[in-house]
Amino acid sequence: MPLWPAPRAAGPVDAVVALPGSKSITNRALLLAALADAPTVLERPLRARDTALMAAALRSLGAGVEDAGAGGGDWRVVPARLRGPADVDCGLAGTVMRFVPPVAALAEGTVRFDGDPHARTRPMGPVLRALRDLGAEVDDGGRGTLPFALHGRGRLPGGEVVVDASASSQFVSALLLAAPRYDEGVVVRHEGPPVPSLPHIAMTVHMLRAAGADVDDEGPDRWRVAPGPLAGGTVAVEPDLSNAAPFLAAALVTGGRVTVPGWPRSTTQAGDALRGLLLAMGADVALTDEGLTVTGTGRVHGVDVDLHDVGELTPTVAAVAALAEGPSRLRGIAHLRGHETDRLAALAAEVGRLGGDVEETGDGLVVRPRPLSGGTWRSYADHRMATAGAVLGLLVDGVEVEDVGTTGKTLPGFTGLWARMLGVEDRGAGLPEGPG
Ligand SMILES: O=C(O)C1=C[C@@H](OP(=O)(O)O)[C@@H](O)[C@H](O)C1
Ligand SMILES: C=C(OP(=O)(O)O)C(=O)O
Repeated sequence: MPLWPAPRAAGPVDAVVALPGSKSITNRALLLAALADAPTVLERPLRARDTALMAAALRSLGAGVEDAGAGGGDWRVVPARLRGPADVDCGLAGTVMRFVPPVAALAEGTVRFDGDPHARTRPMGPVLRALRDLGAEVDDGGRGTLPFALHGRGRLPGGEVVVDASASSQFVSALLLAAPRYDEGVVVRHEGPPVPSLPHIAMTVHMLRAAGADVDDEGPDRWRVAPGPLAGGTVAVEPDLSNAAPFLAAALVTGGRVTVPGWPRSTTQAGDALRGLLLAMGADVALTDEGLTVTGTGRVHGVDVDLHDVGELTPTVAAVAALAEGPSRLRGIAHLRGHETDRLAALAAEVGRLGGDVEETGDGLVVRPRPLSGGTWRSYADHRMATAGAVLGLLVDGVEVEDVGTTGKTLPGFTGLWARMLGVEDRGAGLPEGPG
């Protein structure tokens, strides 16, 4: 497995870092566009492994997804009658493995799903059970995980369904996104411990409404989507705010300054919580017409925070916490055990390997900063583990990140962006990008 020598910061960073589009918005927009009545143009979509997999999945079901725009970076989606047989590669993308089956249930014919080895361990059962309850024929050998197949009949009755979404908000989003096309729409009720990542469900509701769907999200743990058409048009994709995390963290831990242009004033992206988190950890934070500017103050505070709503920020927050002046407690993130890897175990193991002290708790991590030294930082095919290693490497000599190309899941060209921020040569340029 190739190693990437994470560059040390020679001093405070001072950079403007333009980031590509949001994974979560791009994959929702692609899917809604494929179910619409007319073509849609996605402006500045994320072009990365997760979104390429979503595009390929929708193409395999009959939709057109073509390059568009002046530089060819936009996407034009042309809806079509959905049909199998098809094979969908989910890679390691939660948004593909959870969001596409409810679309495949509308296709005529058999659609088979599989993914990377670790994808077969990610929780999936509640979506498959719910689809059965809504009238779909699902063949998963009783496993409740990938691989599985759906045998579609070209339509789905829909109706009311109860789901335990405590393992992933994506279970709810999945059932809502295709629901306007079900005969009766859908009512989803959650029963179980609290649903994580609620901003992502708000994003689903917001994007459904923007496409013309009638959505009721008034009740706690209850969502209703009425049957009806979805409109085409143009969707402008915001920059990926969660992927801003390691860059903004670099400003904090080096006492420097990083601006991310195009930061929306109002958004449903979970990454917007970085403003409050980095402020609590010692940064100055300013949202202006130029974008979001984070400035380090020379102090890095430990924090006691509940990251239940914004779990995908955890690897960066844990890396900053390991470099802080005092201990941190990160709570509400038991569900991270079902992410790209068991992120709680991975962070404890990898910070520990560098000499740090990260303890797993029932629902999170306790980080006690200690002097760190260089070593190999394993990524576990997790893009956010790889970028967390890069943050530590800013202040710790000799951190070598294994399989940095795994950042291509949501952020192709990561090492180039990182090197440019630091004003150093890109030593990741020749390394493979994609599944490790
Ligand atoms: O719907 C989405 O786009 C996402 C929902 C969240 O998943 P979980 O609810 O499984 O944490 C988030 O962590 C993931 O990165 C993207
Ligand atoms: C949890 C994540 O991804 P996925 O969409 O694969 O669930 C993530 O990007 O942090």
